[in-house]
Amino acid sequence: MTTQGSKMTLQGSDLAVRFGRTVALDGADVTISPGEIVAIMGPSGSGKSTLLHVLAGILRPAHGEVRLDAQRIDNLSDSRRSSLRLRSFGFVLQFGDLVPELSLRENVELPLRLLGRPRAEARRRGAELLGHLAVAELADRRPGQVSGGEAQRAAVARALAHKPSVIFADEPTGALDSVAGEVVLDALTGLARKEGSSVVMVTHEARVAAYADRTVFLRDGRVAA
Ligand SMILES: Nc1ncnc2c1ncn2[C@@H]1O[C@H](COP(=O)(O)OP(=O)(O)OP(=O)(O)O)[C@@H](O)[C@H]1O
Repeated sequence: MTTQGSKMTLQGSDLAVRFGRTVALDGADVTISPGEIVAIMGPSGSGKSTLLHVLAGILRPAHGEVRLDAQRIDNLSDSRRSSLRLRSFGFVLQFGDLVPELSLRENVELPLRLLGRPRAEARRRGAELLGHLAVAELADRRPGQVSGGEAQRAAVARALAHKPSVIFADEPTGALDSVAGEVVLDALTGLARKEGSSVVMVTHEARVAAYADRTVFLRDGRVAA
């Protein structure tokens, strides 16, 4: 059983995924050490998002395995994978994906509330993170009432709320201009480093990959040497 807040090694070995006749992953290997920030780059269609989805337990590989420390996670039941994702992982996607009906504050508190943490603790942590991300004054607005960059900063706060072992980011700044993108990347990588979360970040931009400790290049579903 994984423990919330503890930091773990995430390892994908010999991963293969097909969509019909399309080979999306073809024997990909990747290891993310605790606290490491890794960018995944490669041509369009090389399998970057597919690799992220497999590592995050969203998609089951046809072959190979994914381990979080000693625990194999790719072959867990759907409900156990969902619960592991909630506990151990955080997500920042290209277009936020905040819940539109909830305020930024409620969005950030949501992972903690879903994990059954006390309301007061969720409030404290949410306020702390929204403050770090300089969107505290917007806490009571809904995502549709703030800019794309502000919403993305709240999405970073939400991803960090429960101190996950790994944060997955798929083109986290793809919808932002370069200044807003830098603010989001500074916040994401700065806070992840401070709190010891690993980050796996898919990007096609070298300036985004520059925030990572290491870049993994994919080509035709495999990690290039
Ligand atoms: N749900 C799906 N159904 C069918 N084919 C898919 C699906 N998802 C991905 N593919 C195919 O698998 C291959 C890898 O896709 P993937 O999205 O992982 O690439 P990517 O490197 O992230 O691309 P991009 O940089 O364009 O986002 C592509 O050929 C894509 O068309």
